[in-house]
Amino acid sequence: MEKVVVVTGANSGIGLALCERLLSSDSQVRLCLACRNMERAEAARAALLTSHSSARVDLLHLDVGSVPSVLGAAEEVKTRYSRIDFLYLNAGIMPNPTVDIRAFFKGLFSRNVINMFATAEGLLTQQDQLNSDGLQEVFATNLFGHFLLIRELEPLLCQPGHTSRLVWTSSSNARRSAFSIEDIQHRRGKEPYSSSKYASDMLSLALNTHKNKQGLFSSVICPGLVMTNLTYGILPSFFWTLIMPIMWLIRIFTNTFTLTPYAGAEALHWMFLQKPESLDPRAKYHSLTSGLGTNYTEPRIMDLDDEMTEVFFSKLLELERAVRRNLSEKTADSEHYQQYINRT
Ligand SMILES: NC(=O)C1=CN([C@@H]2O[C@H](COP(=O)(O)OP(=O)(O)OC[C@H]3O[C@@H](n4cnc5c(N)ncnc54)[C@H](OP(=O)(O)O)[C@@H]3O)[C@@H](O)[C@H]2O)C=CC1
Ligand SMILES: CC(C)CCC[C@@H](C)[C@H]1CC[C@H]2C3=C(CC[C@]12C)[C@@]1(C)CCC(=O)C[C@@H]1CC3
Repeated sequence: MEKVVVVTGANSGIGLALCERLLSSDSQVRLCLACRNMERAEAARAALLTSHSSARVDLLHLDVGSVPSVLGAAEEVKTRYSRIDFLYLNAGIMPNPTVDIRAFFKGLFSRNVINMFATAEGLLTQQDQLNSDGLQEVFATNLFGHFLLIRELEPLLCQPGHTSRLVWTSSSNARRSAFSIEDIQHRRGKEPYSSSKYASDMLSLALNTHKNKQGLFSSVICPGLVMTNLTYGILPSFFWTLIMPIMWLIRIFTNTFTLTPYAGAEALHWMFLQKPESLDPRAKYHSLTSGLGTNYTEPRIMDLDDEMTEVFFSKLLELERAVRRNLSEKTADSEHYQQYINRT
């Protein structure tokens, strides 16, 4: 039977590598590339069809960082498909990253060095801004837009007698101490990326608590450190190329340097092959690569607090209501404005 698989941020990096892997392993897959840049989406589709000429690959315009775009895309999905088997919540941004060089050299000669390379703890900050919906951009893109998409697609994800799956591309950079329940959008801090990824870990757990009975199962994965547009935004690509021998060397000490999008997509692909009942909702599934270059997936228990997770979930539902209210007021305002224009 055909399996409908929707992937956000599918036009490059880990998302595109996942699509390639899915088409290689299952001929029944019907892919939907949900992307904000349609030119790049067309190019990704063409590349996929070059190696899989008979594959079904659809395109969907989705800017996950914009509420009207998410609502529009969800409407379109509802007209195209009668159910969704897998929804990969993969699109993500890390705007204006800065590496703390002093912290890097300090960490290099500390006992924490392996953890520093694996999680970037204490190394990275970002500069965030408000988007057109009045939300913090990183929170809106990495988390809230995806949450709204899930809420809108519930009729297709919670079908009686059918199991659907959500898979979040989280990160080893997700850290509880970067997240504040009083400031869920991370308006005041300097680690919006880490905060948004921790938020996705919590949301996945909450969705399992609330939706498993309706046949919807959620999981989180970590792709490791992968060379993509996101990492080329941290340090220029020529620098990464220059230090590649060192990166291969570091691989001997940490299996989290997966480096290629193909290896980074290991856990995302592995998820596709698993029965949801066999998965631990409190675990993050890591793509790992051994020193000899073997790719594999390993679960690690996340640092999650049940009470805070529930409070966070209700705050998201509250924010969803506020955002919808704001949007309908704006629509009403522009209708009044239009009527006024028509009268004059
Ligand atoms: N690379 C790494 O080391 C790691 C990456 N990750 C996560 O992996 C995921 C994929 O990133 P990666 O492949 O590395 O980086 P890329 O930049 O290659 O991919 C990110 C994808 O997300 C899309 N995207 C960004 N913003 C939006 C938006 N508003 N609406 C729709 N799509 C959007 C991009 O599209 P566009 O072309 O339009 O920009 C692109 O397709 C992200 O969630 C990232 O946080 C996690 C851990 C490590
Ligand atoms: C000599 C080099 C190996 C120096 C590289 C230092 C840092 C730039 C990197 C060390 C750990 C990396 C890391 C990420 C970005 C680059 C590092 C900070 C991520 C934050 C990228 C995005 C993620 O989601 C997790 C990664 C963790 C590790």
